[in-house]
Amino acid sequence: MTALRIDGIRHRVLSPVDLTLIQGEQVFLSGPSGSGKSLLLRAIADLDPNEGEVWLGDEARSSMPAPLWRRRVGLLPAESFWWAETVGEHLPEDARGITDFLERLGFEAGVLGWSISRLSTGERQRLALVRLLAQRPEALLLDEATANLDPTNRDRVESLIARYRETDAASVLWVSHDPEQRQRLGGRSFMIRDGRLEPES
Ligand SMILES: Nc1ncnc2c1ncn2[C@@H]1O[C@H](COP(=O)(O)OP(=O)(O)OP(=O)(O)O)[C@@H](O)[C@H]1O
Repeated sequence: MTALRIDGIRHRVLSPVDLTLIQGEQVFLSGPSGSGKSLLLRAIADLDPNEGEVWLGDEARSSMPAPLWRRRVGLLPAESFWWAETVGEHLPEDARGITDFLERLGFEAGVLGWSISRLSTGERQRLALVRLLAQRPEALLLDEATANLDPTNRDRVESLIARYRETDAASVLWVSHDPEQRQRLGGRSFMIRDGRLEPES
């Protein structure tokens, strides 16, 4: 049972944040620009020094090496980072489900040979999601995952995440500025205001 429990996370502009997502639950996070949404995701993923604890089921973040934690609690940043020449070099060769993820996001297998430099912003965003899911994280932290996408590709991403929640029972924390998206997908919503997490009705 891998619920994601955020226990008193404090980081720069954030007052201690407590939030529990049950297994397979999705929760939405909004708030004004600069309110600390991305910082909170980075803190949960343990990418910056921060105070507090995060739990995956009964395993504490502090009990495991950071790279393992980051594989199990996967962050999709608003801007993805690519270091090698081609798409395929960023994906594990034998990972389960990659072809399916690519197809569901509108790509053909030939995309693996594409040079990173030719990718559009939206293609990068979708391929970054494939790369993340290839690691089969148990929880997902999505920072504006559909911000640069047209409606067709936005729907593809939303459907893929819905399916991943079902198949892998992953908890998902979405940062989204789009109230329609929150309404469309359903789930609890919170806002960060003055560094505090407040429930949204
Ligand atoms: N490394 C850093 N050093 C100092 N301040 C930082 C650092 N990173 C972020 N901040 C500040 O923390 C605040 C919150 O940043 P964050 O990126 O979390 O905002 P956000 O809510 O995600 O905003 P947006 O909706 O514009 O993406 C901002 O004022 C930002 O300038």
